[in-house]
Amino acid sequence: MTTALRAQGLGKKYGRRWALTDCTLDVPSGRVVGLVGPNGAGKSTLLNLSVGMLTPTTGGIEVLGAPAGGEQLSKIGFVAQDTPTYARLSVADHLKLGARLNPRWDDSLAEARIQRLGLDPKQRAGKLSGGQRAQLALTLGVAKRPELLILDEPVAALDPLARREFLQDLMEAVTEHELSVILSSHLVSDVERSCDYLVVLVDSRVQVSGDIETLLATHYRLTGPRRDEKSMPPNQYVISASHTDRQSTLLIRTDEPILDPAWTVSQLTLEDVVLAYMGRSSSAPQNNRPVLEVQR
Ligand SMILES: Nc1ncnc2c1ncn2[C@@H]1O[C@H](COP(=O)(O)OP(=O)(O)OP(=O)(O)O)[C@@H](O)[C@H]1O
Repeated sequence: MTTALRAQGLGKKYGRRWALTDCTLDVPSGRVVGLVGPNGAGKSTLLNLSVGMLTPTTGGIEVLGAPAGGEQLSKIGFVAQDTPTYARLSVADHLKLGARLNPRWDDSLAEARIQRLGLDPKQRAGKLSGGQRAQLALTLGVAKRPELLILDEPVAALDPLARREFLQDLMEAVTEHELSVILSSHLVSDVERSCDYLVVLVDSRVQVSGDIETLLATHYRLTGPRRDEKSMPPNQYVISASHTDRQSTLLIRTDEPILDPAWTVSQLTLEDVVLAYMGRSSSAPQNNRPVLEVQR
C-alpha cells in the first residue's frame, strides 16, 4: 500500500508554543481524508508541513513516499487557507500561468470549471468575492492534475450549494484520476459527505485516525446502570463518560463484541465520534493509553 502522508514523531513549535506535537500518522493513498479539529488545533500547521512550507521542529514527514517539499511539490496541489491568488492578474491569466508552470496541466478541465462557475475570465482576481477567489484557487489546484491534493478549509468561503457541488467534483476527480485528497474542515457534515478517512486533531495532537467505516463499526454508546469507567474491560477503550446518580453513558471503542447484558448498546454517527474525541483535551486524563489508529 502506498502512503499519501506519513508522519513520524512530527512536531512544530512557534517560539515557545507547540502547534503540533508528537504526530505519528500513516495515511494511505487513494483516499479522501478529512482533517478535523477545533480552531488552533494545528491543522494548517500539519498541512503546511506536508508541502514543505514549514520545517519540522521534531520528527519527519513524507508525502507520496518521499520527504515533504522539494521535488514532491510537482505532484501536489495545495490550496492554502487564505486561497492565495495574484490580485492584479485576471482569471484567464491565472489559467495561463497554471499551464506554463505545471507539466500535467488540464486546460479543458480548468476552462470548463471556470465557465460552469460563471467566473469572468477577464476579471482581476483582486476584484473577485472571497468565495469566487476560493473557487479560482481550487480550480488551479485541481487542474494541475496532482497525485495528492491538499486543501486547507477549501469550502469555508463557499455557499452551501457551491460547497456541495465542489465536494461532488472532488469525489469524481478522486475516482477518475486516482487522486488522494487531504482536506481540513470544521464541518463534520462535509467530511461525512466526501471523505472516507478521518484524522481528528485536538490541542496539537492526533486523537484518532482511521478509515471512517471502520471507525463507525468499532465505536459504540453504552447506556446502563452507573459504573466507573475505570472498571471497564481493557479491550473497551473509553473515549468519554457521563453519569447521573443512577446511570452511566459511555462512548467506547472496541474491536470485540459487547457481551455485558447490563448495557444498552447503540451505534454512533460520525459526528458523535468526532465530538467525543474533540471533547478530550491533551490535559484530560486518557488512561495512559496510546493514541488510537484504526486502519483496515
Ligand atoms: N506563524 C505562527 N506563529 C506563531 N504561532 C502560530 C503561527 N501559526 C500558527 N500558530 C499557532 O499554532 C497553533 C496551531 O495553529 P494552526 O493554524 O495550525 O491551527 P488550525 O487547526 O489550522 O486552526 P484554524 O481551524 O483556526 O485554522 C495555534 O495556537 C496558532 O496560534
